[in-house]
Amino acid sequence: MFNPLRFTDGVSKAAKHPNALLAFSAGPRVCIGQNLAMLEAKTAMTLILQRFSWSLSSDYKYAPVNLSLQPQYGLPIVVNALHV
Ligand code: HEM
Repeated sequence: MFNPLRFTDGVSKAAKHPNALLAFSAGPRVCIGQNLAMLEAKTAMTLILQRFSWSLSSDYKYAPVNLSLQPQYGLPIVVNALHV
């Protein structure tokens, strides 16, 4: 089962071996289609996400931390299908 929370501490900590989720490999045999595949994935995600409305949940607590202002208690959002 896909568990997105496994990536909470970064991709290198998401599996037992730090390189287990190196989807396109690395080094001299790295996938030459990586940029194309990532572009295609972003295009597909854009088409899917456009079919939903997104708003901040009332559970959200404003508490930015770290240099990148990461939300300390997450970013709960309310997602609704637009039926387009
Ligand atoms: C989600 C999509 C993709 C994934 C996860 C993926 C993953 C990989 C991985 C892991 C390798 C290394 C294999 C090895 O160690 O020998 C590889 C190699 C390669 N991939 Fe992909 N790939 C993807 C899409 C593509 C696309 C779209 C193309 C071309 C348009 C492509 C072309 C190649 C080629 C030609 C190699 C051989 C590179 C070499 O050995 O010099 N891949 N891919």
